Amino acid sequence: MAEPNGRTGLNRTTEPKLLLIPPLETALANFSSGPEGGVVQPLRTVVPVEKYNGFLGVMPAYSAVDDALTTKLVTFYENMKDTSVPSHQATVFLFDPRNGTLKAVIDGTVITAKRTAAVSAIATKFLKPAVADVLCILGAGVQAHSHYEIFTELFSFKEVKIWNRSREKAETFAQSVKGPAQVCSSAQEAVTGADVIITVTMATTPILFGSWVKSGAHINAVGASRPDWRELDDDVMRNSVLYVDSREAALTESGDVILSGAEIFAELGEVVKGTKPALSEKTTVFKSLGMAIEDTVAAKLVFDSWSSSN
Ligand SMILES: NC(=O)C1=CN([C@@H]2O[C@H](COP(=O)(O)OP(=O)(O)OC[C@H]3O[C@@H](n4cnc5c(N)ncnc54)[C@H](O)[C@@H]3O)[C@@H](O)[C@H]2O)C=CC1
Ligand SMILES: O=C([O-])C1=[NH+]CCC1
Repeated sequence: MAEPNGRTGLNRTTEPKLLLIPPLETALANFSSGPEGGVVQPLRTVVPVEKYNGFLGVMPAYSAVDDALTTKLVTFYENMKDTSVPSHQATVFLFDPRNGTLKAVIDGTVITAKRTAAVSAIATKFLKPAVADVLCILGAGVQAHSHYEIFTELFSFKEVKIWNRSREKAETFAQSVKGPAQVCSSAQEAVTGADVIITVTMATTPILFGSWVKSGAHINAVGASRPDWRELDDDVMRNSVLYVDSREAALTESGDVILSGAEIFAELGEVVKGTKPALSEKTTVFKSLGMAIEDTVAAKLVFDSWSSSN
């Protein structure tokens, strides 16, 4: 559990995939502490590029505790014809907060993949049922890979089931990961019996239906970051306990939250701080939209480790 302005209770780890977890827990807790947490993070600006089904997101943040100032620029494009280009591309600019000097320009695509998966892992640590044997991943892109990596490192699932809109991509995924993954022919088959579910698709209409979800399961809803996009149906949204990264962002950007009218129970940072309970015996949804402060602490970690080795 993290104190605002303090360290998390997790041990610092040397496992590279897990290094992000303690600073992210602290950042989530600080973000949810209001002004005394020292996080300044306006709602991101998103510029639609309608002609090409694309978006440019501008994500600035400052963390007083870390004394770190960044902005990420991220583009994300739907239905791309050219599959050699990733659907999400990002760059993080790290500034010296004392004078505004640009200190580093860091690839943000890997940071986005890793920090998003690490935040889902934090939510899962708190919200998964006591017995969690089966993991289900819907989607087989960049985020599916980063989530698979950290979830199989951190938790002990007996089975990982994966579904993707095109089966071929799910099969490529299953062959490329370092561990087992069972390809399913339908999303329903993948979801049935799963204790933890991750949705990481570019879907704009629901791909996960409440009637399929095992009672008590935990869902990390990572895609659908536009107010008119959905990954989850009304049933699962309304009949689960809903956690979000940021209330303000969820009520502005998340189609799953806005269109279902589901009530937000808590921010993940409030759970990390211990001011809101983790109702892990209930069916839970963590609606992740991605926060600039996550990029700030991840970029600082990258920069500090690069500086100390040079
Ligand atoms: N919450 C957060 O912090 C972040 C969320 N995201 C979101 O996570 C999701 C996955 O991102 P990436 O893995 O980078 O994308 P990706 O393009 O690498 O993978 C997307 C996957 O979704 C599948 N897909 C595409 N359209 C679909 C549809 N209509 N229905 C079902 N499946 C469909 C594709 O086959 C592919 O496997 C996106 O929605 C993205 O915006 C991405 C970064 C951060
Ligand atoms: O946090 C992030 O970088 C993003 N969230 C949705 C698309 C990109």
